[in-house]
Amino acid sequence: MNQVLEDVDALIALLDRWVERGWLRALDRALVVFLHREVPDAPAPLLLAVALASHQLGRGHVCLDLAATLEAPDLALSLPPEGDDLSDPPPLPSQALGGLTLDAWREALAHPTLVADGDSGAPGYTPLVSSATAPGHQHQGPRLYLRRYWQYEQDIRQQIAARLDDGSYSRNTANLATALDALFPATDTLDWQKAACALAARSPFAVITGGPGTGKTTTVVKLLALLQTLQLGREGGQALRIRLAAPTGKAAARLNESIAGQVSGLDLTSIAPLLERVASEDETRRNPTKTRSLQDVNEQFEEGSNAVSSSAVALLQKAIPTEVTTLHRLLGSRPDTRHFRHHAGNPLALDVLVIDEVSMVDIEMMAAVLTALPPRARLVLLGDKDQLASVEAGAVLGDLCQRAEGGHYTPETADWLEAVTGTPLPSKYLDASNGTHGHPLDQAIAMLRVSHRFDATSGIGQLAEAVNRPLDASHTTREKRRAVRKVFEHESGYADLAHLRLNDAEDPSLDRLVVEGNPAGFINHGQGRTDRSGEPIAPPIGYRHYLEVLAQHRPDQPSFGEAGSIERAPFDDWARAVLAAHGRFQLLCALRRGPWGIEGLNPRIGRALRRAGWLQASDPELEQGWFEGRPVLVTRNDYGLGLMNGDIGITLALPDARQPGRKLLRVAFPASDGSGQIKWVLPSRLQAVETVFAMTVHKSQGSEFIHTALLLPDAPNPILTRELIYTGITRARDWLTLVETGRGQLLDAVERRVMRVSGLGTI
Ligand SMILES: Nc1ncnc2c1ncn2[C@@H]1O[C@H](COP(=O)(O)OP(=O)(O)OP(=O)(O)O)[C@@H](O)[C@H]1O
Repeated sequence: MNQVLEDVDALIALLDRWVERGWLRALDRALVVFLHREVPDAPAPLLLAVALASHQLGRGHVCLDLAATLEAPDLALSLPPEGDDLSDPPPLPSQALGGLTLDAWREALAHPTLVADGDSGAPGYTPLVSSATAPGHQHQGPRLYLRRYWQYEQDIRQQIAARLDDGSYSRNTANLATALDALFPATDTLDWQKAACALAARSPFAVITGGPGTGKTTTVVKLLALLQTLQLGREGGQALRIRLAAPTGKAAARLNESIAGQVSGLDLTSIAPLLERVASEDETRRNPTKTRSLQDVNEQFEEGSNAVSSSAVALLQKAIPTEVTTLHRLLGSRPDTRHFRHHAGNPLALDVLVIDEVSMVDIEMMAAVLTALPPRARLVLLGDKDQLASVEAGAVLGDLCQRAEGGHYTPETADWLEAVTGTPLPSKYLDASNGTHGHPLDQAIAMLRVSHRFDATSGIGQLAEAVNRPLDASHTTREKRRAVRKVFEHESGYADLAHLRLNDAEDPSLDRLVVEGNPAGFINHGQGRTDRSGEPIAPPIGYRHYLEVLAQHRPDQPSFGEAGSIERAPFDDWARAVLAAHGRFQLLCALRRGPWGIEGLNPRIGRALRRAGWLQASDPELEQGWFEGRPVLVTRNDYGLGLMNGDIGITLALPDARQPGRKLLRVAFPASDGSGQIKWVLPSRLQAVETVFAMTVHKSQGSEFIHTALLLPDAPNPILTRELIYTGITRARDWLTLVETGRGQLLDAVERRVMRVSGLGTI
């Protein structure tokens, strides 16, 4: 066996060299040194596993998969993608682990002081837990966890399993069917939105997944109307306490807007009479001698007391909330601690919790939410399972939805769905025998499969679909590449899609794109398009647009209030207009470093805008200073200022009330409560912000831009994956410009998948 596996000092010396090269975090090494000091007899193979398990957390994995690590040891460290060209490189993990078998490694992990057996409940307080089972999960091999993360996984698994087991939620099928018919138009084939609504009404835990514009929000609004109807119709039925939440301020604001639109547009007139009908049926059940047939009730409504109906509509409308909060606010985060005000001992006061954009929720947050949820509360998760997973460890939505594509409904679920929706489930989504194939979790998951935003004429939709299509026997890598290429070679071209190829890093067409928006890259310069309802779609634009609004809408005469302060309203209006204009275009990129990362692109775009006359800022200011027009992205929650990770603000110059003629820079943020208010913040108070002319795709999750430009770097990089490309493409609402440099990385990237290791499998 090699020395590193026999001698802890030699191992720590190797970890030092890995840390020096940036292959391992100092934190991972420190944990090993600490455990070695506390438990001197811990063998080197165990401590090496600890270093690697800790390192995986920084890379999004919840645990270390031992067998996978022995198979491809060098993937366990953050090795530079194009090799380490410095001299005297340290031994690679493949050398450090050389000669170690899986059995020998597991034997070394059987150290009761440090590692508990998770499969027998992880007794004791060991810092580490091992586990070898994960029912139904693709990673079933032995895994090593830091205890905290094993506990998160257990909490999530137990809370979901308890809800899936809860038989008390079985509903009156007749009322459910009537309510569904009132909310959804009749169809001959299964309407997945109706099925999703039904499945989510049946189970106290439900997941509704689907790509952009597949109707997740539409479905959940109808679900809330349905749940409230059934609840309010009961005797003494108090409205359900419903809360809506999203992982970031930006995602919360977006859901806020779309849910408010959906609620006001929802026709409740056909479901509202059900309020009374449910009440009447309940009464009939309690008091059979006072029978009133359903027909009587129907007749009463047909005769139509409009007054009853309209008050029922108003009651229902009021009972569907539109305010969306962030998960941190919902749980009551406290400064300087990872603990929340709400937990199992102080649960949230709610009956239904809906969380949107769940792909961004990491395992720690999901465990916190589930433990703070009262046992009887419903949880509905919404999100796109194919998007990038959370920045922090875990891929909860992806894990839960591993089998969503295939449905895997049991015959019992299929019969029930047919009874309540009136249409049969296509047989390919049905698992033949009850219990053996369709897991309880599968029965609580619905995948929406039709985009109502992008149709066959949309290049954005076609590209997203081609990129996202899973590889299998009938769809090989070659076919996938061909399908992606075909979108760009479509004979008449797609009106909403442009492809910009840069010759080199200096190519001025990138500057033209960010300033003007590349209208020349689109058919007919983007003129003359209309949306599905015939409304004109404005041509694509670049950053010039918001800077133009900034210059043209600046309040010309600052009016000073009585107390010597500036009257805010005109400035708030101005900030709102600039922020709205800014949200119309965004350049996204994959990397942080290098000329094609945000660090290179941000000053470059600043200079391009200055050359075009839209910014006045010196080079040092563009690199790291403040200037009017600077758009900034908040990168860490700041509860003192009420700003959330992902919030975007624009720097504006305000007149100084005390010294007329002098200007003060302030950053305008939209208030995160969706009230439309503007929050003005002193630049010096912003501790964690970065310029956001270019934004990483990771940070763009939960946002949507009317024109999105997605720039891919010129060299291969493991960060370029199918999930990243899909997430970037689907940020575009009306226009997408795909920017490639060099020989182009798109086709290679769509073959690569993010694999996250966890034990959270089928429940
Ligand atoms: N069944 C339907 N028929 C026609 N239009 C629909 C249907 N369902 C949804 N839409 C429309 O499609 C658009 C997208 O719907 P919705 O916002 O509910 O989708 P989503 O999945 O929540 O989207 P996002 O990607 O923004 O999360 C909306 O304009 C909505 O009105």
